[in-house]
Amino acid sequence: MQIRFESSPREVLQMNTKALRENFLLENIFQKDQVNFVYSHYDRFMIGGAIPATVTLKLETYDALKSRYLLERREIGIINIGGAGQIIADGETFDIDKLGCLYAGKETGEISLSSKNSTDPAIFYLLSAPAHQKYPTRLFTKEEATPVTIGSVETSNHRTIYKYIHSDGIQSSQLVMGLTVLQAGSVWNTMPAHTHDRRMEAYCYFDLPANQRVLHLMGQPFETRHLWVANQQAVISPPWSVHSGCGTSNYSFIWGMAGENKDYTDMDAVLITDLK
Ligand SMILES: O=C[C@H](O)[C@@H](O)CC(=O)C(=O)O
Ligand SMILES: [Zn+2]
Repeated sequence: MQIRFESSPREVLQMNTKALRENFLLENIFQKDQVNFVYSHYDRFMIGGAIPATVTLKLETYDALKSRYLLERREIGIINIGGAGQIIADGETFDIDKLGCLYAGKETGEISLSSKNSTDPAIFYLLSAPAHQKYPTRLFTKEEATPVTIGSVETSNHRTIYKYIHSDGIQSSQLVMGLTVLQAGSVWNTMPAHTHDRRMEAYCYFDLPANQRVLHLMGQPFETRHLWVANQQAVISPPWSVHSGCGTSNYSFIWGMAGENKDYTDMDAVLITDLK
């Protein structure tokens, strides 16, 4: 498992493109028949991917965690961005279609991931945070995630937000997770932008054509930087950073957070005219 340390705003000021990408972009978490995690020191968040194409994949612990099993002291949220899949959590079987989300709480022992069809495998995006309390394992379809449509065609940010794990949805210790789908013709996410110094965040872009890219904005609002991001790549957003993007086409992305609270609306808005 790759470990990513934290960077301060002062360090980020000095970074060139390569350093920004090495610290904040996750280019290769989705690999056929593998589970891959990156461990971020921001809120000890683990960001991973798993594609069980021809084999069933089990979630295992890592030496860096010094735990007997992955969720001994952690919780996990799993969203499927691929074909029909199945998750077995401590003997309970969950069918999980595209954009379905399974939450598994602290002390869930065995989790295995598989696909219904190896030619159209499930693609599981995984987010895990430390947990100090057990919450029940729960599945949400995207319809259960109370979709809310915001933005407009005029400002190229017309999009639907699905909230799965948060204070008014699936209960968790600290994990917050959901996804946003941009309507055709809309390209801007999270504009107007915001920060929430109380929570770090990770974005995973998907349903972006292979020959298109998202220009992801990061940094303090008055000192922004950018990352060019391809389909099925993820970005780590420090708590002090904006996280917003503009695509060369429309796309979707999964957002996930950990930190002080699970209140999705706890955001410090940034005026568009204040961005530098
Ligand atoms: O803290 C919340 C996250 O940044 C996202 O939910 C924002 C988002 O999906 C959007 O505006 O499109
Ligand atoms: Zn945010």
